[in-house]
Amino acid sequence: YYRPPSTWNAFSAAVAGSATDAGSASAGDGDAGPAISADAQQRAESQTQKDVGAARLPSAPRESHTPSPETTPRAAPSNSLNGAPIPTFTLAEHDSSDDGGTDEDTLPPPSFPSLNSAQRASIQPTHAPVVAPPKPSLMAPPPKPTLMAPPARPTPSSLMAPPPRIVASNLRPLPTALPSVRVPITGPLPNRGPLPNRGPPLSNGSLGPPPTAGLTAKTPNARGKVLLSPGHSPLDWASLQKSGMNLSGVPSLIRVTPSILKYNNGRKGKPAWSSYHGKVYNITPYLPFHPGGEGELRRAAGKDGGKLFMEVHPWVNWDNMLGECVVGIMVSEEQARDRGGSLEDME
Ligand code: HEM
Repeated sequence: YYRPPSTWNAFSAAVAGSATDAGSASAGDGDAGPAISADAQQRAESQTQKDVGAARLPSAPRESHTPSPETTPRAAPSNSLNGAPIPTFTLAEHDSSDDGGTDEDTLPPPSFPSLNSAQRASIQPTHAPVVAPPKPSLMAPPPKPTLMAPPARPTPSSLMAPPPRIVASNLRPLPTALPSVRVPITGPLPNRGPLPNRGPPLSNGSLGPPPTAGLTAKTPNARGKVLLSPGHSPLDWASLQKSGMNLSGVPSLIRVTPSILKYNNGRKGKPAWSSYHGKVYNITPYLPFHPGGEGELRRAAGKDGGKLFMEVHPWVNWDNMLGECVVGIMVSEEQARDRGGSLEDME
């Protein structure tokens, strides 16, 4: 049983006194009671010392550190860790009464990061005086835009010289009206074949002579197309054919002999007739509409143009293009003599 220390001595004396009196106390009580009580007293005192020691700071000296075989061995307090001193702190070291500090000032520093770590060293201590960051200096106001000087007025000396006056002596004589309207055709007739400079490369790798060598332009523009005068487009020709005008130049279809065809060659004011596959067409109205140029078409005037036609554009439907220009059919001189003039007479 546990008894308070104040009653312990009286209880022990009573037990000791009765030890000799075997009849007044039981054997159990008389033998065990004093022994247990003495051991319990020692333990109680030891426990009291432990409680007092636990309440002290770890660095406080202890009365005895002798390990007891009955208790868990305690580690001896040390002020160093692997040889490095462990920083200690006490609440009394920091006196916050004079600066009116807050609770934050009185609190110990956090355990992380470690006190002697570089991470903590990089952190500005909370109790360090806070230095206000320098106020950003105001930027200098932008320079006021300076107005550009007005452009200098041109002086008579800086102006370009006026163009020379046009006088009659500077002018070239005007060409005649009719040729100026026509599309100029220079050079030989085109054969629509491969261009000389488009052939296969020569053995030395070059593309051959320049395009102009030995060749003149067949058409006036760079794309090889004939520039038709305004109002002479293919659509304009189609509209003219549908207009109902007599484009053949004859009141009715006639028999055309080779001599007659040859006569109407388009020169000296005569009409330009041309035969294609036995039919004779008056190509005179079509000359300014011909996409290949008037000169090209004139090559077939007064004769059979079928061969030239097929060499250049066999895909063109000439009968449809010149349907309103039909003059008649080709007949031999003999046939014309035998059968008379008009086709109606032949039937
Ligand atoms: C009355 C008969 C003829 C008609 C209706 C006719 C009609 C045409 C047409 C529609 C074109 C444009 C073809 C295209 O762009 O694809 C053309 C182009 C041309 N024609 Fe004729 N043609 C005739 C006779 C001839 C003759 C007899 C020659 C030559 C002797 C000739 C030489 C050309 C040439 C060089 C072109 C230019 C081709 C080009 O621009 O690439 N045409 N012709």
